[in-house]
Amino acid sequence: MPLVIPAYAKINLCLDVLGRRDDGYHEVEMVMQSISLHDLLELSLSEEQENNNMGKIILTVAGADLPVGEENLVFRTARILQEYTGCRLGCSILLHKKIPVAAGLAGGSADAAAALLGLNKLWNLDLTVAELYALAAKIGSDVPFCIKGGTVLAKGRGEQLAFLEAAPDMGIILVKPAYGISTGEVYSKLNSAVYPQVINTMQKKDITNDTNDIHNMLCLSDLGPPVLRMIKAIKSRQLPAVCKALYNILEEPAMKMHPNLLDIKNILFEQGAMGVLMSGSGSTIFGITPDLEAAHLLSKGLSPSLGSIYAVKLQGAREV
Ligand SMILES: C[C@@](CO)(OP(=O)(O)O)[C@H](O)COP(=O)(O)OP(=O)(O)OC[C@H]1O[C@@H](n2ccc(N)nc2=O)[C@H](O)[C@@H]1O
Ligand SMILES: Nc1ncnc2c1ncn2[C@@H]1O[C@H](COP(=O)(O)OP(=O)(O)O)[C@@H](O)[C@H]1O
Repeated sequence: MPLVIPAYAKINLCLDVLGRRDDGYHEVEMVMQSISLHDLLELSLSEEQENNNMGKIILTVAGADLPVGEENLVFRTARILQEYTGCRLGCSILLHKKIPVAAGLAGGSADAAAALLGLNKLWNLDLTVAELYALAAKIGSDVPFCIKGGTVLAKGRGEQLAFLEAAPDMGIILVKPAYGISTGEVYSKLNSAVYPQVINTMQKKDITNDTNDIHNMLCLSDLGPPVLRMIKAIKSRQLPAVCKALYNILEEPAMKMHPNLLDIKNILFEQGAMGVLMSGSGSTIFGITPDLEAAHLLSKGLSPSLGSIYAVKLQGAREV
């Protein structure tokens, strides 16, 4: 029997950029939220070997046209785990893709996190949660969040996490236009005049994801107004307050690249969404409804010409 691990997509309820960093990334403050839309990874042991006696990594993808070698984050994760642990076992992974690609929903990152969790079990690696987080951060900025998911404050380049209380229940409607957007391109189009100072990452305290640091980050740090507003709104458990606090600084550059994103936003508002925002670097626009049923209802009023449409609910954090 293969080991089956779900890989949940995310939306960003709030995404603020504080500055440019000297390592090519941007310093961010985000409130991230897992949603029920997910890929599935089916993992089994493989006896096959490479020429160098390393176990072969065999990846098959169903549901999307994605590479199955080093360019796929799942393959790369398996290779990184072999290198880090010296494990010589191989694996066969079947990735069922449901999360649209280059959509701002962290599909690749979710798959990488699921591969980390799955291979840790399949290969009996006994890696600690701290080791999993450190490896996740090497693979991509959003991968650490995808390990547990839930409702999370993320800082740094996205890898420093503080777990928040669950967001109030809501339905989510996702509209993913036919085109995807490159994350790097949207960040590069942010107006650099707004961020004249480059942040020296060597001087930054290296915050790990252990509970004490997470506590410190929430209590002590001076969070910017957009994430503070969202955290307060979540605490109030009032959905209208959450909708009012939705914020994504990447919307403007993404909408300059693709003006029809604004049309989608307006259509979702017209159809009765309580709040609407672009997720991450796009291209998905999400709308908030009181519950899943209302999201399904709203989806019926949307033209399929807008793109792929999904009605989903929130997903809580998983036990790791
Ligand atoms: C925008 C966000 C919001 O959650 O998500 P997506 O829209 O991609 O899902 C993230 O910041 C994306 O995280 P992720 O997709 O893991 O990015 P990475 O692979 O680490 O980086 C891709 C590229 O994006 C840019 N990048 C990424 C993160 C960051 N904090 N600053 C950046 O400038 C860099 O140019 C980097 O080369
Ligand atoms: N397992 C994977 N699933 C999706 N995309 C992947 C995967 N592995 C590598 N990629 C590449 O990662 C890029 C970003 O994809 P994705 O993670 O879906 O988007 P986003 O960063 O917008 O959330 C795509 O160009 C895609 O080719």
